[in-house]
Amino acid sequence: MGHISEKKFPVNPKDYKLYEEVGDGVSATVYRALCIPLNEIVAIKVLDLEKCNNDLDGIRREVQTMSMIDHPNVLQAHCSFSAGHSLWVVMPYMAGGSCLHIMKSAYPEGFEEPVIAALLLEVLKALVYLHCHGHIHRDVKSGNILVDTNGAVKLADFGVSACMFDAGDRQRSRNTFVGTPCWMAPEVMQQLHGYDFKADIWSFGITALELAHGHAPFSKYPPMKVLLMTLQNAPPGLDYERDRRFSKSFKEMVAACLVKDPKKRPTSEKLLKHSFFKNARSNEYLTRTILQGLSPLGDRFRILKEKEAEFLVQNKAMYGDKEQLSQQEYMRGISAWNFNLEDLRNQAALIQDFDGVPNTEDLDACSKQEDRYENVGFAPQRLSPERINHSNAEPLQEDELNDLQNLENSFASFPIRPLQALKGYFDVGDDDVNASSSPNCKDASALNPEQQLHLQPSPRAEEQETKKNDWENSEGSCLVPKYVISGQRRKFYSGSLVPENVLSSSRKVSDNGDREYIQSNYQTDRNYSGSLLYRQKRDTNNQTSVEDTSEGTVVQQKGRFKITSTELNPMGNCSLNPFSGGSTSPTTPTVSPASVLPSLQYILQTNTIQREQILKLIKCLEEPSGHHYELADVGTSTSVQISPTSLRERELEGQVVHLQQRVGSAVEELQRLKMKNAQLERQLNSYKEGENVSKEIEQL
Ligand SMILES: Nc1ncnc2c1ncn2[C@@H]1O[C@H](COP(=O)(O)OP(=O)(O)OP(=O)(O)O)[C@@H](O)[C@H]1O
Repeated sequence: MGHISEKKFPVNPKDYKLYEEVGDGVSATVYRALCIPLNEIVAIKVLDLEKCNNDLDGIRREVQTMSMIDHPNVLQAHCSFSAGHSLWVVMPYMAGGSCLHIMKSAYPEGFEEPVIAALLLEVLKALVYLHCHGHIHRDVKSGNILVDTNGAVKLADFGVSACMFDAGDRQRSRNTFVGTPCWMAPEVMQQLHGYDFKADIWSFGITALELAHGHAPFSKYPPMKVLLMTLQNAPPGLDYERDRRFSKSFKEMVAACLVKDPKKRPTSEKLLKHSFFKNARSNEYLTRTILQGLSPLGDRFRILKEKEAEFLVQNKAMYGDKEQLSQQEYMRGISAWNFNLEDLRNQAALIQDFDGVPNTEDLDACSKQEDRYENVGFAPQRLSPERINHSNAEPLQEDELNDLQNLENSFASFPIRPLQALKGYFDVGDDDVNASSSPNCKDASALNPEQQLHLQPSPRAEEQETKKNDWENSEGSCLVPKYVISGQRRKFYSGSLVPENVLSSSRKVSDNGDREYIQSNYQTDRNYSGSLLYRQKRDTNNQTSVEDTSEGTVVQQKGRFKITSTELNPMGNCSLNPFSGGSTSPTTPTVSPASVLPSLQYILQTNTIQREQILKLIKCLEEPSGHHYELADVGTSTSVQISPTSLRERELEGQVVHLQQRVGSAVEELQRLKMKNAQLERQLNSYKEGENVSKEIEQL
């Protein structure tokens, strides 16, 4: 295989002597090695092809590309060849190791600004080169910034990771969502319109934060949470208080990179002109500072591995498996957290039935983010004590499900259309996309007061975004949303007679306060009828529903399927509408009896289902707490005999009363519909008779 190096590196494993391990990744181990014929120390990355789950030719092609790249700041491959089930990539040995490893060994709190500037300048030069040549690195992070004994800085891992873990179709066919979440740009997570080299600029900004703090933002969280936080939170950045030691210029540079809208991020070339890099020090400065006194790379790596093992043992009791996994992978500087999409799909499918489950955002994350929000003008929803208790008490599984739901919701505040990104991953249908995207800013007045509160424009956030790019105003158009929905949005499952707060708790509370899931009951019992939705819509002062689309209001949504109001009314624009007060006259010339039939049958069926639903709901209300609620007459007044012994009971009592009121109004509605139904049945019969008559006439 071709390579640019003047020396001819042999392509036979026998010509190399492997020494100690100096690094490892998700599917590769890197060794210091001797190239025997050339008597030269090299690094050999041994990729386990079975773990790679990819075709050899594909990897080879990418490695070849890697070997053809020729820039002092990009780590070039000398050559590569297969050996048994592995692929060996021979590279120059970077004795200083990666910046991640240097930090872990000697600078756990991060580097000083001059060091960061020197490192980042070199990385940026590599990016300018790569981007000019049409390449996206896709994995910029401190673990891939290598330093040699002379302080030379090279960006590593180019091409190979892009090929193996991030190659469009192949990625999809592998059914995994791979990357390094902490460094991953929001648009890469979304995968809506694909992504370009601006994704590297985001990762570059994250890397800057990593070098400044010793870790990337959100690095302690499991992948799902990282995705959620990246999409939902304000972009991370340097904090005015905590990061007082850093210059304004550094802060501005980071802020410029970490803009959610890729169009507003500077190009690498433009970034190179930023004042932050003006006085960056030389390679020699790096040798004097960060490499001074470091033990050999192999020893450092071994010690790190030992620490990692120790950490895992110590924290086993404290953290869940997920947390451990992310910590472990972060410590190892691993690029790829593999998401099992089948699992995610299953979770997503479950979530379709988790209407209104309260957000259980990580409190720690919330509190940590507060300072940042202060600075950027975002106002995160504060958790009520009740929600705090929930998040502490609930099992991890629900937390994750909430995360996934939050993830869906979080797309609402994203500049581009939400949820499309998850289409490929979570099997999200267009309907989900529409449902989630539509309320964004279409009609703020149609939202409830709480939502309206969160729909206030965030002038400080806007100001921040604008300020970030003062020096970089020639970039594309602004797509930053004017409104930021920071609160929890719910999917609109219309027509359900089950009150929202029953569904939202989705659990019953036993006398001792334990929560048990009764979600499955509700899953099967839920009513997705359209007619009541129509009423709900009408009741909101005839305002245009936030769910309105040109195709009709989405009134029923489950999984991939939706039913719009247009579909609910098979008559389409027909004037027959039992609830609108429009003409229902069978003599209307546009209405043929045959076309009315399905509509009427549908209404009939819906009413039956609704009646059953109410009965089940009443049962549910009676069962959970063991209290005897006397639902003497749900249609009129209700007497509740509860002796409140605890706060919780009182709270539940309030909920029950509320539920009963809703049941009461639902029953009223049912009565009303029954009457309508009877009326329609009469009409139906007359149509049928009419039809029979016309048939008889035809036969005659
Ligand atoms: N040429 C080299 N010289 C010295 N150390 C190296 C060299 N190449 C890689 N390493 C070390 O090995 C680690 C893993 O290498 P690399 O990132 O290429 O593997 P990977 O499997 O692609 O990992 P990742 O999960 O980051 O994609 C690096 O973080 C670095 O510490």
